[in-house]
Amino acid sequence: MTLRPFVRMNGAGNDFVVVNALETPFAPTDAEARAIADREAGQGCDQLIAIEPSPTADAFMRVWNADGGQVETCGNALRCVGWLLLESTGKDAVVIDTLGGPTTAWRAESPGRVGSGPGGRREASASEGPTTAARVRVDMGEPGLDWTQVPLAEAMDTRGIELQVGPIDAPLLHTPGAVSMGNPHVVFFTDRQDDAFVRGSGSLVEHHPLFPEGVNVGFAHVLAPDRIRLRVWERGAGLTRACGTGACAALVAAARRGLAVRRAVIETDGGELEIDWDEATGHVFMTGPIEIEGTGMLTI
Ligand SMILES: N[C@@H](CCC[C@H](N)C(=O)O)C(=O)O
Repeated sequence: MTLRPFVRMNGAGNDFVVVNALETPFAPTDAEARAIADREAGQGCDQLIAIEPSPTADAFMRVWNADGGQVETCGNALRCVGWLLLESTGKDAVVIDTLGGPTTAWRAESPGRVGSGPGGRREASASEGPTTAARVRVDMGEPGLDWTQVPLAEAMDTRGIELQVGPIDAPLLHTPGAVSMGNPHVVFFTDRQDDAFVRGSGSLVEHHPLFPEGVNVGFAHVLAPDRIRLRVWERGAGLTRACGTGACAALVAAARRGLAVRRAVIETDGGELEIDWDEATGHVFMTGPIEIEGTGMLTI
């Protein structure tokens, strides 16, 4: 049994246990990752994150979903890890590699730190409230728009895929958008966003055979061309308060259908994310809040 220190953080309410593995390797089994993420018996989080050394970047970010499965990336965690690396290196920009590809993070304008007096920081235990709040911008790279990139099980136009859901003898045809942001997303455009609908439909679509690697399921209500209300049923984590890659995917899917402009605010349950799909580079940029909630010790 070993003890590992961790930092508890969240990005727009999507919460993480973050372990520094830059010097000491951290390799939990799926069962151990699931136990850490368990909100009853463990520390509780949507995703478990390890910051590892990288030969090509400032660090490598490894992500486990709450179900213990390792996945490619996590947008909200990239802002959190970006903030930790920006603070620890003193750099203006840091490169974070992931299984979904490399990303770059910068400080964005900050509303100031909370709970720490003017401009200061202090150490906190895991039981204390938020100690540090900041805003971080991340270059999430180019979205994957080809069906092979999402990936889908068969060739389809990802602007509106053909997805049959429901009873085998009377399935309903839906045409959500599909996008890869390093991880797979499907985005339904709907004003139905109540918990029962999102949980019921999300859990059904997450494991649909059209998505051989599973899928994160977004429900986007376009309020205006530059404002989208979004709830996401995350693959391997269920309904979370925000999904950063989901916000990027929603903006891309909406813009491709002419429902939104290329720069929009995405309203999530846990806060607002600004998403900008840059015309010149084709890259998607995400700006949003992070919070350090405290620190603690893991027993694994
Ligand atoms: N919360 C994340 C996404 C985490 C991974 C996702 N559930 C997946 O399985 O791909 C985000 O902020 O992007």
